[in-house]
Amino acid sequence: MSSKTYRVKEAFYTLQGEGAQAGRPSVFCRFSKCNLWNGREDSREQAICDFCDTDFIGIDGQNGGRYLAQELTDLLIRLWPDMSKGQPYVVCTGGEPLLQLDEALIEAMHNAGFEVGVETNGTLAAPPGIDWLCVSPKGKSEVVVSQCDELKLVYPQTDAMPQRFSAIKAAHRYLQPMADFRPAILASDSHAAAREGLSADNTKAAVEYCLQNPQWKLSLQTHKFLGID
Ligand SMILES: C[S@@+](CC[C@H](N)C(=O)[O-])C[C@H]1O[C@@H](n2cnc3c(N)ncnc32)[C@H](O)[C@@H]1O
Ligand SMILES: Nc1nc2[nH]cc(C(=O)O)c2c(=O)[nH]1
Ligand code: SF4
Ligand SMILES: [Mg+2]
Repeated sequence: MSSKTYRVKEAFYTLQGEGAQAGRPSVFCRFSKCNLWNGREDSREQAICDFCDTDFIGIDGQNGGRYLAQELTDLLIRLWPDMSKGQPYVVCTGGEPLLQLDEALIEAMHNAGFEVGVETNGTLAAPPGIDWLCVSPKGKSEVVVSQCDELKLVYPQTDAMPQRFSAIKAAHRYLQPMADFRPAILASDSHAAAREGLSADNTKAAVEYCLQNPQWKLSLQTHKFLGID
């Protein structure tokens, strides 16, 4: 057995809020670190991805820590209510999960009975075995993944407009309105769609784009409307 450890910011059970699997009970495994931003507010402006809505630094969140593949899988099993009910589903996210997720961990998750979903920025090669791959391109970064289950583009992004990704093969193409992410603005705006940063302007623009380009569908971050993790 490998002694490789995985650094996990947090792990929790909730409903997938976004994309084609929205509404599906899911264990989220949020890996630490990203290759497109160091996660510090003071360097957001210089980051390749500058609109991230997530804290992925360190291992100090709910159920966070350093885990061996089997230890992490055991944690995910504990978070699923009953492995005999439904099709257990884990969403590997982050940070950027493909900095850490490898075949050995996917195999451990599969052996436990999980279907494995991944949310990635698409800049790193994906290991084999992933059951549901969601690619979400960021700014000027180069997407190396050429095929996925869903392309979920945050909209609008000046350097990553939908036309740029027409060559990527995807069963589903979604635009997801960019939510605000700046802590100061979220704190000062009593609306900011119940403080989750949901943007009426970006939603309206995404709706318009989908209506005029019907190969694209709208993805809303439903967990933010619901006030769940
Ligand atoms: C935090 S990212 C982590 C996974 C991976 N690094 C990625 O970017 O896809 C999870 C999802 O949230 C989306 N996301 C991040 N910030 C957002 C924002 N401000 N508004 C809307 N969606 C956002 C990402 O595009 C991605 O689909
Ligand atoms: N409920 C819920 N759905 C999600 N879909 C993608 C998320 C992510 O942060 O990767 C996310 C998240 O953080 N919560
Ligand atoms: S690539 Fe994903 S995790 Fe990294 S900064 Fe962007 S949205 Fe956040
Ligand atoms: Mg999220």
